Amino acid sequence: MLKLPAPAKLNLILRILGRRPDGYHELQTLFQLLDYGDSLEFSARADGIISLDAGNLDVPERDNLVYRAAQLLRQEAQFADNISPGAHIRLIKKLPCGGGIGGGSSDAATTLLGLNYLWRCNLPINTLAELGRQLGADIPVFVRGRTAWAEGVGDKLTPVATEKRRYLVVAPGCEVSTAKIFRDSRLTRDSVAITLAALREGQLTETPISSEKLEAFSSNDCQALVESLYPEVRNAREWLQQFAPAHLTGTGGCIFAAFQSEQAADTALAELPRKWQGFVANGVQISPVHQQLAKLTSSD
Ligand SMILES: C[C@@](CO)(OP(=O)(O)O)[C@H](O)COP(=O)(O)OP(=O)(O)OC[C@H]1O[C@@H](n2ccc(N)nc2=O)[C@H](O)[C@@H]1O
Ligand SMILES: Nc1ncnc2c1ncn2[C@@H]1O[C@H](COP(=O)(O)OP(=O)(O)O)[C@@H](O)[C@H]1O
Repeated sequence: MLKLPAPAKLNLILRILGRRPDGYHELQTLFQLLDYGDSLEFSARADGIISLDAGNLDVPERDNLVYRAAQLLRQEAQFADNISPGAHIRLIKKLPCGGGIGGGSSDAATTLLGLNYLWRCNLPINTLAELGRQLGADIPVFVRGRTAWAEGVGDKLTPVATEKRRYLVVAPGCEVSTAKIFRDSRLTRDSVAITLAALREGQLTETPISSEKLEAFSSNDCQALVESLYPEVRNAREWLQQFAPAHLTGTGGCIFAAFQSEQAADTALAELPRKWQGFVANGVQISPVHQQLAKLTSSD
């Protein structure tokens, strides 16, 4: 059995620049990967069937991004004669759904990476990222597994280093539909593009973007709309704001704040009102799933 993590992400910055003729939005975002998330267990099935145990997750099997990713990989990959491309997959869900922390997308990416390994497909990362893109705009960043600056519809990725910080993420219990936010006529879609060079302040590309710079540029064009639709998201932001500047991630509904020390984040989490869920996590440059697969591959 192969057990792999499916980490969450935060959008430290989310700027919407415009809408394309196909309805998708041009955006700029900084995807920060975290060391906290769901996990998946993959066991080979000799009968060639793909089965999924998603616990209490209230999503029909055929709509689950894990199942869809597995089916897509099986359809697109080539297999050696001794490989039967079947698997039983167990999804252990920790991340709230519709939180803007990319749970479903990360589950799908881990499925592509995990089954590519289990079934010995040997598809390159570029191909897996392209398969992921067919399932959702957020999936390629998890397949590539690097904290990254993203443009286009979120798929043109440039890996970036960010200063090490600990994040407190609050889930105020609102499942927000990404499609619904992007359909809303009140959404701000006219942000001016910024450059990665401005974020980097002329520093070398390996130099982590400083906390000050991240904070100075952190804004989310969905925040005002999401807070007006979901007052509990505003309440959560105002609560978190007493400790550190707090922002919406993605199209919501989770709110996050960055802390310089583990202890400061843990202290704030201890005071979280019981009606909300929350977790603390470290920002990482490389996805935990890639770290784990690298270990497995080197010991093969
Ligand atoms: C905007 C982000 C920022 O991270 O929001 P979150 O989903 O994380 O909250 C993501 O890129 C979302 O990615 P993902 O959730 O994979 O989106 P998809 O499944 O591809 O699309 C869901 C819906 O969002 C809209 N959509 C998505 C991405 C984009 N750049 N423009 C859009 O207009 C489309 O209307 C689409 O029908
Ligand atoms: N494995 C999965 N985990 C969570 N949600 C999933 C999954 N597969 C499909 N979905 C669907 O995708 C929607 C958004 O998922 P999620 O990734 O949690 O949100 P977000 O895109 O806001 O980060 C869910 O509401 C659910 O209907």
